Amino acid sequence: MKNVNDEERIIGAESSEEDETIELSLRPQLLAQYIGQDKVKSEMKIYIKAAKQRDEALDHVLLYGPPGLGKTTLAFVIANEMGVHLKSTSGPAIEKAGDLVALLSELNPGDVLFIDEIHRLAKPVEEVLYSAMEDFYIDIVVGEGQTTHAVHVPLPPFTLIGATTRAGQLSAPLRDRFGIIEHMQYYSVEDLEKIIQRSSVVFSTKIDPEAAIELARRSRGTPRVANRLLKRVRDFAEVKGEEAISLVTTKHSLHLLEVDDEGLDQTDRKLLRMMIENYGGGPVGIKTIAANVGEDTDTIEEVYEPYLLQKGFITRTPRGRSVTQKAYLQLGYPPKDEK
Ligand SMILES: Nc1ncnc2c1ncn2[C@@H]1O[C@H](COP(=O)(O)OP(=O)(O)OP(=O)(O)O)[C@@H](O)[C@H]1O
Ligand SMILES: [Mg+2]
Repeated sequence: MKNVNDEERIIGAESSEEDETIELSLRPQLLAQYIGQDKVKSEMKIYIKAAKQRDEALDHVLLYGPPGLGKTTLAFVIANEMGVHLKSTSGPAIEKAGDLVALLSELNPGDVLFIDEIHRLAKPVEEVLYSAMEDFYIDIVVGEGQTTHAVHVPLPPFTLIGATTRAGQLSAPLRDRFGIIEHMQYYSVEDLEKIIQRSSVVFSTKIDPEAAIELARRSRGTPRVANRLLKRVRDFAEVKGEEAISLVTTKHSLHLLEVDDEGLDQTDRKLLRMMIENYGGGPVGIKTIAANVGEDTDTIEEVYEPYLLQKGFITRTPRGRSVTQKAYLQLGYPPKDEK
């Protein structure tokens, strides 16, 4: 994503290239190995079973929720469980309707087309997708000038899995064509602890259970953050010559990384401080917040705000965002004057 500070931002939920190399081994392959998201999992299990029994393509699936919660991972798991191939692309990568036609014509019956960031599809591409999703055909216009004519191209039945951090930005006609819509939730500490234990096996490192819990608590409910913090903490433990990552080392390294006991990082704190010091705790409009912390509004809305809202550090009001008492105390300010 378009976050310039991403490299330095240890808890940034966006993926980087370094991540991608071990992604494959970190990613669970089957629903049974996919930790947490119990509601999503149990629903998907039924839909997958039913589709397989009918020997049909699975209905189109829309996965939405903040970055790093495992949408891409789940898309691959779904394809695996269906026993079909998955073709992966992203909204901005499909520039023309023709690109979409090329992608769709490569699919075998029942295959999955995964479109990440589906809210960023170009309008003409999106319009072609409607008939493809609904009735498995596309009408394309070929030729130039006098020889222009429409061609009706039938498609194999396929499953579109769309992922987005912004369900609200999808147009209604597109959203309505998804039979299955799943909202990914932040993970519990218990689930993140399991993910951390699993990842430490992938990394061939040992981690003390208390250290795993501490990491889980500070991972913003996000597996990608958990894995990233685990890697950094492992570096500290290895340099110290620890056989297993200890709680002391975990706390020490997270302190150096400036991740606090609620999983807030420098940018979160900067944002809250700015709202407290410059705007008396709010309400402050999203654009003002973004300008003050040097991020774009999308990043604030997709990455920072959902976690701060969920943890009760800010609230949303019609006039903007307000900082809560909890945030004042977390940042060491005297209690807020309740007006
Ligand atoms: N349920 C899970 N169990 C174990 N590991 C998980 C789980 N969900 C996600 N992960 C791990 O978390 C990381 C991020 O997952 P993934 O890339 O699927 O997130 P995403 O929701 O697609 O994020 P984005 O919105 O940024 O594309 C991966 O390393 C993946 O292995
Ligand atoms: Mg993804």
